[in-house]
Amino acid sequence: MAFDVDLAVARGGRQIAVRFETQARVVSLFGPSGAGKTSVLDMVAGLLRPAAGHVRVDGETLFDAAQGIALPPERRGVGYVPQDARLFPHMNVRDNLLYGWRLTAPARRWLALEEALDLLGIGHLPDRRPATLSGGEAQRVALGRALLAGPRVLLLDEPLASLDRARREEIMAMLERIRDDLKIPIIHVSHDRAEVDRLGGLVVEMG
Ligand SMILES: Nc1ncnc2c1ncn2[C@@H]1O[C@H](COP(=O)(O)OP(=O)(O)OP(=O)(O)O)[C@@H](O)[C@H]1O
Repeated sequence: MAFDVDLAVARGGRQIAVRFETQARVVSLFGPSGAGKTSVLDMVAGLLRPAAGHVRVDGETLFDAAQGIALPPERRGVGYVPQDARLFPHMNVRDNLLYGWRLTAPARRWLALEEALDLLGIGHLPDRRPATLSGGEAQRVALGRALLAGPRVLLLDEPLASLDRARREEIMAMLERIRDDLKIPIIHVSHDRAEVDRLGGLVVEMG
C-alpha cells in the first residue's frame, strides 16, 4: 500500500478529517480554501499533531495515535514543498539545493545534484540568489531541494498557485516527470480540478 492515512484534528473552529488507503502513487487533496488541505500535509509531515489516526507510507508507520508512535519531522523522510517556495534568501541556489542533502545520510540519498539540475532544468541557476529567480524557477529549486534530501514521500502544497499560465505549464511538466521517472509517492494539494485530473492519481475531496 503506497498510502494508508486516517487523520483528524480540530483547527480554526472546524473539524478536519481525511481518510485514504491506496496503491496510487499520487494522491490529490482537492477542495476549497479552508477545507484543511494544508493541515493534512502538516500532519503527515509531523508539524501538526493529529487528535487521532495514523499515517503509513509504503508500509512504514510515521504516526499512529493508538500505538503511541509519532516520529519527529526530521525522521519522517518527508520532502515538503510549501506554497511559496521559501528558499533561504542568503544562500545561492546551489546551497539551497544541497541544504537537506548535506544533512542526509549518504545511504538515504537517491538523487545527485547534477541529476536534480537536469531533471528540473535549472543547470544555469546554481550561482544565483533566490531574489533574482522567477516564481517558476524558485518553485523548481524548492522541488529540487526537497528531492535531494532523499525523502520517501513528497508533499506539494498548491505548486502552481502563485504562477502565471506559462510557468504553470512548465511546473506541471516537471511534476509529471517526477511522477513518471522517480519512484517517490506524492501527496499533492490543489483547488484546481484540471491540475488534479492531469496528475491522474487518487482524488480525495475535502470540505
Ligand atoms: N496555525 C493555525 N492555527 C489555527 N488555525 C489554523 C491555522 N492554520 C490554519 N488554520 C485553520 O484551519 C482550517 C484549515 O486551514 P488549511 O490551511 O489547512 O486549509 P486549506 O484547505 O489548505 O486552505 P487553502 O486552500 O486556503 O490553503 C482553516 O479554518 C484555517 O483558518
